[in-house]
Amino acid sequence: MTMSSGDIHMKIVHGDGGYILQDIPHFSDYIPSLPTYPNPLRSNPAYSVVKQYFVDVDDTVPQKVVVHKDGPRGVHFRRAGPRQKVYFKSDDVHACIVTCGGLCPGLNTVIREIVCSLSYMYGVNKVLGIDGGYRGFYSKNTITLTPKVVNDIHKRGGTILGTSRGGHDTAKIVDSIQDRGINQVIIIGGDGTQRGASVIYEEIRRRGLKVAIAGIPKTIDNDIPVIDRSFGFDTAVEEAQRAINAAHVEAESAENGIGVVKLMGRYSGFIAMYATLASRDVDCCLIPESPFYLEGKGGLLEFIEKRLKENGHMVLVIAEGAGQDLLTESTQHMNQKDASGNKLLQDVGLWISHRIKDHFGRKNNMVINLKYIDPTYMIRAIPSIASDNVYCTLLAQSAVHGTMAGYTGFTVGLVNGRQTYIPFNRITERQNQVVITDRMWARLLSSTNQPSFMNPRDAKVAKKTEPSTQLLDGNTPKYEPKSENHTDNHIATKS
Ligand SMILES: Nc1ncnc2c1ncn2[C@@H]1O[C@H](COP(=O)(O)OP(=O)(O)O)[C@@H](O)[C@H]1O
Ligand SMILES: O=P(O)(O)OC[C@H]1O[C@](O)(COP(=O)(O)O)[C@@H](O)[C@@H]1O
Ligand SMILES: [Mg+2]
Repeated sequence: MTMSSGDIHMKIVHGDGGYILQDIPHFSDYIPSLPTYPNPLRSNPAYSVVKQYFVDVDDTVPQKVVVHKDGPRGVHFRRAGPRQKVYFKSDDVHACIVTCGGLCPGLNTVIREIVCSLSYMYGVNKVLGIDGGYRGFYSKNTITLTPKVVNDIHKRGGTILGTSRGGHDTAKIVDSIQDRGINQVIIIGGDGTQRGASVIYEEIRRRGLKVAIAGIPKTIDNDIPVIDRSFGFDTAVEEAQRAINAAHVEAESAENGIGVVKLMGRYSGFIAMYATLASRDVDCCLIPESPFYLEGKGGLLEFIEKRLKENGHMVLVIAEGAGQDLLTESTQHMNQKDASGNKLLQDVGLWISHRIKDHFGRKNNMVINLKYIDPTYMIRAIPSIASDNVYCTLLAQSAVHGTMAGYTGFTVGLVNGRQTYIPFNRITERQNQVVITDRMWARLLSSTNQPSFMNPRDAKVAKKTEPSTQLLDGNTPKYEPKSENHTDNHIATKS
């Protein structure tokens, strides 16, 4: 193995057969001669009987599990889990938890399990909650968190800590961490939050502090790359079914009934795609990644008319970020941003409903009945379903094992079904999006039987610009052992 390159965010290790480890930072990278201690889990009756409970220092997880027989072993991440030695005495740990950005089902479960893991596994009793997102570090009192306080919070939606957008002031946040004597910071949030966590880590390191910074990715839109899926996503898809069912019932019960459902997804249409695939009642699904047009031959309005004539009703699911190019053409309020700097989107569901009504209003021979449902905040605010609860538990435990082991500057994440530690820069460098030239979108098109709304020229452009599925027949580059070049062809939609 050779350590060939790296910076303060990611240490790259090359091994045989084209093996690459994208490793995370550790205290020992910038603080010499730190003492270590035996992991208290050794004497924990629940875990001490588990064979090989501690993760081997050389265990790593491949980013891609499907590889060509002649292909390189590719990128790997450090496997998450408890280590033999820890870098903190239990009594010395002073941890804090913060939640930032929009709500997502499962936030309270993650908070609960961080507190319980620190307490029950590592004997840590000092855990603080930061009130109301990043700005809470310097503008609000903290909340004391104990297993008793968090006991039943997983049954509630939202976050007991509160959350916010904006307010990220790195110097003030790090001053507050330093002043309070906090030495483990677990930050739960989406792409913006993880960018914020990354700069906090940089500043902590610049000041030479023994403070571990760990992120837990939260994104209901599933727009964070590398990880299999984000917590709360399955809950959102499940809850979206209720809105789609309602739209279907309404549409079926009226003459020329049209049910329109807007689902979350600013830049990524995963919720809309999976909710559509799961429901089977949807006639057409529109997502930000797939352009569409309304008027004329092959357009959306023609398709709606066709479906109404065939079936007497139809259901349209639209992700909030779909068709924004069409909206901005017809409205003034462009370029407004929220406190975090995210572009504010206009209500595409309302817009498309008006456009459909206008279109059929001009046709004397076709009266339609359109009902528009926007379940966004109802979906976001519910508690997580059982599978997400288990997932949240594992993420929380992985984060705690990592910080106790002296790792820092990392995000935990599920990669190919395994818990891993991922360098911040890998998850903030780009967005996870539906690849419309991949199989999953093709499955959706064949299930709804909707047109792709793409002319062949657009399709060609999409094929060129989207990351392609690596293992299409005859498409895999041969592994050349000497080359250190690595291109990340991450497949957003795994087939
Ligand atoms: N590039 C950035 N650098 C530092 N902080 C950021 C950055 N982008 C967003 N943040 C902060 O992260 C928090 C959450 O960001 P936001 O985009 O609202 O939600 P999410 O994390 O869910 O994407 C906010 O407090 C915001 O100020
Ligand atoms: O109304 P808010 O709170 O700004 O949130 C709306 C946005 O939040 C989301 O649910 C998630 O966004 P984040 O991941 O950035 O928090 C988006 O789908 C939606 O556009
Ligand atoms: Mg975001």
